Amino acid sequence: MLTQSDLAISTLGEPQLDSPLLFDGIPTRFTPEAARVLYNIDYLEGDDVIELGFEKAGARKKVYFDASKSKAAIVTCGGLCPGLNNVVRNLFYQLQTSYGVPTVLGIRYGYQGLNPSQGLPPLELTSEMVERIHHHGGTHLGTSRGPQDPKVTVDFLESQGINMLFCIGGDGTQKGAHAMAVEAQKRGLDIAIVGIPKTIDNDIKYCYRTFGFLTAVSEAEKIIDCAHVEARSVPNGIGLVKLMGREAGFIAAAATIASGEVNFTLIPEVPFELEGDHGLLAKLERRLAVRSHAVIVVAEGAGQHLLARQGDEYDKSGNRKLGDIGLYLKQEINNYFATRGTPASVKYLDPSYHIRSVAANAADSLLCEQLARQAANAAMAGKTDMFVGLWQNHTVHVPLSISTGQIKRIDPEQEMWTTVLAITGQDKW
Ligand SMILES: Nc1ncnc2c1ncn2[C@@H]1O[C@H](COP(=O)(O)OP(=O)(O)OP(=O)(O)O)[C@@H](O)[C@H]1O
Ligand SMILES: O=P(O)(O)OC[C@H]1O[C@](O)(CO)[C@@H](O)[C@@H]1O
Ligand SMILES: [Mg+2]
Repeated sequence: MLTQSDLAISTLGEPQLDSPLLFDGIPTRFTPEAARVLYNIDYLEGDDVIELGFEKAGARKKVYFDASKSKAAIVTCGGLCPGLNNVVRNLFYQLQTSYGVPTVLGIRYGYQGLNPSQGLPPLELTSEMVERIHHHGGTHLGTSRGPQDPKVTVDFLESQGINMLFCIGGDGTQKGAHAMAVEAQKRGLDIAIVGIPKTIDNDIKYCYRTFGFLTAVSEAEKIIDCAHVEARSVPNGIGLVKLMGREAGFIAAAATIASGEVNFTLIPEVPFELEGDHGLLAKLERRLAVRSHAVIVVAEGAGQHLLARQGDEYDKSGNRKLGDIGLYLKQEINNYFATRGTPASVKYLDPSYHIRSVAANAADSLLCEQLARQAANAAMAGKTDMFVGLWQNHTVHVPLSISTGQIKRIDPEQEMWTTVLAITGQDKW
């Protein structure tokens, strides 16, 4: 159970300088330091409202850093995600054009670029460099997986005179950011480390929606619609689509709801069986008997218990490598119908990286702008060891210590999954 003190944000010191944020003489609407966004906004009439709240993001009237003497750096880590370039661009403009920070560095290839032994010196960003990057997918700074020693990376920040570091990435990146913030605090350094959560998987705890998620869902929806067309075009056609989602099935569930054409959705949070009367194969057979076609969406982390595995393998960042549930299902479904003498045709679509390497759609571009602007505001106010997240449709400050090391997953009792069950008609597993 969270308490208000768990939600307190670390600061480097008392902000005492007047904010340079003035546009054409109109003072920005500053957000008071005491502003909060309620953790729970729904309540029963008559009940006491619990006043637990996240610190509200926004420009502060007093700032901690003298912008004109500051040096900021931006790093993008982990897998690609639509909107990475938007965040870099918006951070650059908020820091340089709005606050007047003279130097904004782009760290190359993720945390590797913070380790001088890797020979990847930072780029000094300019308006010409960033002005068009939001039209492109990927990250112009480059990304990587794999750990770097926080002692080495903090040495680098110190040696370069960087006083604000923006870490754009998923759970691993935020863990890395926390490790650096702890190291910097231990040394008493005036360095603000602020995260911006990124992942198409939408699995960051205490962040309602991460940027890139909706773009990935709309790309996934197009693929599902293609699978549906394929399935309907042949007798007993089965469109099988595998989507990303290592630990959480948000992309699969949201694309299912958006498409409305899916009959079975399989996610990591809800174990399913193949065999038996309630297994996928028997349910699929019943569906084909009635409608002669079916669409299945499987998240890559689903059904891992069904795969024969030699032992766990991990990527450079320590993420578990998954068995290919899509190919496995394709084989099992083909075998099942061949044994029964029922002609069926599985069309397997694995869009994989296609859904995350595209440019951000409008909804994500808007979110990226908000998150980047508020991250710059937070760092200028001397806040550190936190990320800017979206909560109850407001941008808020979330301490890294409460979010990292946890994964946000679909709760099968909640509306998202019950909606999937209603739309697919697949019944509970
Ligand atoms: N505990 C940690 N301490 C320091 N660095 C870490 C830690 N955990 C992860 N990192 C580093 O953070 C970077 C990004 O992590 P990772 O590759 O897991 O991607 P991610 O940020 O979780 O994004 P994705 O959503 O694509 O998985 C990597 O360089 C990784 O080594
Ligand atoms: O192949 P890569 O680049 O390591 O990334 C794959 C993973 O990255 C993500 O896109 C984001 O975490 C996952 O959905 C996927 O499992
Ligand atoms: Mg991760």
